[in-house]
Amino acid sequence: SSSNLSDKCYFDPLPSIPPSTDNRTIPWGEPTIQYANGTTCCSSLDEVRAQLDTIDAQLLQLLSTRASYVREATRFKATSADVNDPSRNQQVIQAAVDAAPSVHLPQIIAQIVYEGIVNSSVLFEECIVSATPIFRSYPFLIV
Ligand SMILES: C=C(O[C@@H]1C=C(C(=O)O)C=C[C@H]1O)C(=O)O
Repeated sequence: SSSNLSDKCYFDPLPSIPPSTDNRTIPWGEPTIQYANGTTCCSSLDEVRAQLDTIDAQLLQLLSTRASYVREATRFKATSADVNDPSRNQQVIQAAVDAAPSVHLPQIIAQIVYEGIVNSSVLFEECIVSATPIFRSYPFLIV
């Protein structure tokens, strides 16, 4: 089946892609998404994109919640130099790549999305730390 032919696209490394001479009559193949009630998706590109828009709104909410914890992490870092933890970054990215097949997520998507999430989170944290005043006590002035 076509799903067997596309299975290799779920794993890293992707197969090499030959120069394109393709010209298909569209829509080609069969809908690849089946809902619990037996209906399938999708029958137009607009229908696909409406679903993507809904999912993207959900991702945005989750990324917002993640960013709130990324901000919280800065509270445990004394200097901007403490923000970036390359070994933890690699651990987060590799965990996503390793877990991807179990949720039928292409590994190339897991890898590049998580690289983007982690790298942008580091920039966000560096901004917070550098923008936040240091509240000191002044033990030599007081008393
Ligand atoms: C959130 C942290 O700060 C940074 C951002 C990370 C992330 O977005 O997952 C991971 C490690 C750090 O480079 C952390 O130290 O856990």
